[in-house]
Amino acid sequence: MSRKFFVGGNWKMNGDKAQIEQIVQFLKTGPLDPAVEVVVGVPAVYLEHVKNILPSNVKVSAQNSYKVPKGAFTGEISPAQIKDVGADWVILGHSERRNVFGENDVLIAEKTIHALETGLSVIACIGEKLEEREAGQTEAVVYQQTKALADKITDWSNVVLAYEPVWAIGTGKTATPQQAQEVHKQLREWLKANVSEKVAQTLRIIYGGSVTAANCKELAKEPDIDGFLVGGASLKPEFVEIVNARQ
Ligand SMILES: O=C(COP(=O)(O)O)NO
Repeated sequence: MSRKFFVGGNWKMNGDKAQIEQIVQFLKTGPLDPAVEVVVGVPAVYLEHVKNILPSNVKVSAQNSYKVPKGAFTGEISPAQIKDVGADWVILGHSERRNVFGENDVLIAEKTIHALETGLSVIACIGEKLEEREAGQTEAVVYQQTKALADKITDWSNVVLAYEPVWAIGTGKTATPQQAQEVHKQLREWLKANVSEKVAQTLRIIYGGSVTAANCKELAKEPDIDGFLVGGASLKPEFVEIVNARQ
């Protein structure tokens, strides 16, 4: 089964208009592999600005959204508002939303289904903490996180699942290709058993956690790694090399 390679950038709470100009410039220069789907997650305040200056082969994503269309939720943004400014993607359930801002599996699933029902595509993030891996709980944790999503999602065609082990995010301790492949394969087997063969075979499962130009090619060779969600390196010109990892 061939799945279109997907590389997301997650700028997190980084960037100002001057730095955004520099990033957009290296994205324009590329050259970016036309066979790769490229989406960059930008701070909400810059969504429309970045949407208007990105090259057409790069899409813009929000980094979070709430579970209802509008209302008295100070500081939140809704999928409807994200679409209103021309963005089509949102990252949900990132480990920083879970571990810094206390979002749980149920809330993330509610946010995800509302974003999908509003017509957004979703990069849905899962991943275990170091202590969970060291306790042999990796499978149990990522299955539980995925089940919470599967309990709500009926149409997976606009979902990309991002496996991002928390211990690899921002640490420079990238999962080895074997470690990442093992979890991606297990996730695909879980989806086959609990959702469908079709979803298991068609869903893009991407890896995130200290991906760089130096390690992306080896990771990209793994059969169940369909791309990346890149943090720090997405702010740098090496992001182009990561997009082109399979070339
Ligand atoms: O959080 C991440 C990964 O961040 P780093 O690439 O900086 O580890 N992706 O969403």
